[in-house]
Amino acid sequence: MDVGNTVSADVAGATEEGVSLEPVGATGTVARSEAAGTPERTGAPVAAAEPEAGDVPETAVEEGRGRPANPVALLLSWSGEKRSWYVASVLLAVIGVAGSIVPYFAVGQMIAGVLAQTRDFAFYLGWCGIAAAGYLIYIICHNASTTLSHKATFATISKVRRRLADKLTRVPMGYVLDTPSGKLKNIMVEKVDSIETTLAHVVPEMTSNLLVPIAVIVFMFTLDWRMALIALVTLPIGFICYMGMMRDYASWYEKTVQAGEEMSAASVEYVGGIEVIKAFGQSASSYEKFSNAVTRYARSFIDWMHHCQIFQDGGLAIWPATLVTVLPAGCFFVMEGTLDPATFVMVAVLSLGIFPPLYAAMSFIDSLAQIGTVVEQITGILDVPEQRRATSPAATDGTRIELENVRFSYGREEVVHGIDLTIEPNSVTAFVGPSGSGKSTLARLIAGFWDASSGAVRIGGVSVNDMPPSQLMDLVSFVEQDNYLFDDTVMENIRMGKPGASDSEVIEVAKQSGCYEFIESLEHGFETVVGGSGGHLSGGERQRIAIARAMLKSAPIVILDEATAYTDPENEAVIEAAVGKLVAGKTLIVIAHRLSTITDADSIVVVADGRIEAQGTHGELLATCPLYAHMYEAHIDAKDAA
Ligand SMILES: Nc1ncnc2c1ncn2[C@@H]1O[C@H](COP(=O)(O)OP(=O)(O)OP(=O)(O)O)[C@@H](O)[C@H]1O
Repeated sequence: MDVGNTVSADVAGATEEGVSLEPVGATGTVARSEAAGTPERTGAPVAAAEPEAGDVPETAVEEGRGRPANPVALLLSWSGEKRSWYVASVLLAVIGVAGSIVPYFAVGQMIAGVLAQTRDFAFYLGWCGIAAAGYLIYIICHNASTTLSHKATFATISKVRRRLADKLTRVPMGYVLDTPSGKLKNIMVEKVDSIETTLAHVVPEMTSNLLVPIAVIVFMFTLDWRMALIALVTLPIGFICYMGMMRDYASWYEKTVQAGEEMSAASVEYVGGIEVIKAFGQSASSYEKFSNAVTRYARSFIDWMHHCQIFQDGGLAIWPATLVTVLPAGCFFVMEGTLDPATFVMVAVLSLGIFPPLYAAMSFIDSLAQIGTVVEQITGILDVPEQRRATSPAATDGTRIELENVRFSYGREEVVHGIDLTIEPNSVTAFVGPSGSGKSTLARLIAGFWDASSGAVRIGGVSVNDMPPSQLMDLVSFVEQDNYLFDDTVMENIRMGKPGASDSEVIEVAKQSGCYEFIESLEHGFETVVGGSGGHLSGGERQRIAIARAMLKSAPIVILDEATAYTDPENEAVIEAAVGKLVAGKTLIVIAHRLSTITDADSIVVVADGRIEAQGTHGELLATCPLYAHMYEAHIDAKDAA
């Protein structure tokens, strides 16, 4: 048992935001809590994605829900048609094992020949040839077996990744947005990768490493049952040591994983807050929370290893010491005349072959524990309830938006309490209200990022659940304060709004959205790669590219999470002009933070504590809604003071 392997595999996954301290693994707790955070499904059937050719049906995943009882079996069920490769790989491994026993047998025969004073050189040469042939069979079969299982494993992990990526398109978009991208990436890339070596080796090698000693033991029994039994004396003693090592395994494991999680969390915090830490002149060692977490993690490891040490040393010393019993007993039987020297030598040689493969097989237990945690995380994502969506487009009647008694909860807490609302086509509607009142949640429900827990959200008379995602996406553009830009060229980032749009179309919307000048001033113009999340651009520039993208998409409904970030007046004016062009002739829903910008809206919806407090024009609300009047006053005062 290699404590180090097991624990490092599991604690590393606690790392959030992609700051990975260890190469693989994660605790299932994280995955479970993520899944728990998603809203309840409302029970209607889910539009299943087209299965990939050769994929196993979804039921295979169903079987694996929760903590998989047998993660390897679950992974193999995901391997689809490649399962036959694994079967072939095991068969080759078994043939290889048979070949690997041959040299032992040949050596035994040759020693017997020496003892019998056989002077025929061809006899020894023949057995040498047989030993070499056995070894050759072993090498060829072993290589073919691992090659096949590696190929099957690469195909399997590619299927797992595609299954995960596919799943993300079917879960509520809010789930993806709310889950730290580092965490999802960590599971899809590093953790899935970490399965590869183990899965590729465990299937053929664990099988063969368990079969070798069994075959050797059976063969020894055919030679002399007494000697076979004597050769096995160290086995149970070794097992007792192993059991001692496994005593309290769960609590040691849990303790160490927890310490690892704490260290990972402290590391993430340390990296995230590095600016503040530097500003206050602290270093890694002086940042107490981090250094304590690191020390606790190391301590938990060392304590566990101390606990295991004596048992591990005992097991390692006793288990392979088969000759301690075989030699004296064999000598005794030979002197007694009940055992011929050749059999004695053969059993002695064979007994040396029992332990190494068994030990190798045991070492896979660590790797299996690691696979278990990774598979649990994968199923944690695959378990996330999917959105109910139709598969074929529905016929809509215009673009009127209707919310009927809409309720919504994040997890257990209801944050939208039975909202009724109608938004007319080509109107401008503003959602206003205190922070946390539910404005963004309402907007996201309309955009279909989340599904309402109950009630209905309809566009053009059709529930968003009865439209395929592509139809809903064609109807709604969601422009947020910080829209994601891909690590691609400006041209491609804008084109994402309408795949297939020509370069000139892209350039035209860039002009309309006020991006053209700054894009042209970039080093490679429209071919400039904007960097991960658009990091090479300013907030205002990213916002304008996002507006250009939405303009190109030209959806009839635009939801705008009004930016408060771009405060410099020049940028603000450009963006406001761009937004004006974006929404011309469209339905605009704006989540308004600066009330002075929405006084001309056709309808202002005041949201408070997940309910609609009031609705009307600016003038009406000033007169009838104290909350609105108060918010407006406060905004104007703050503006004047600025
Ligand atoms: N992903 C989430 N998980 C759990 N709770 C959430 C989540 N997003 C929002 N909430 C909670 O739901 C409530 C409504 O949040 P929402 O973001 O819709 O409010 P808001 O009016 O848009 O706020 P703000 O003006 O500050 O953006 C708040 O209590 C918030 O804490």
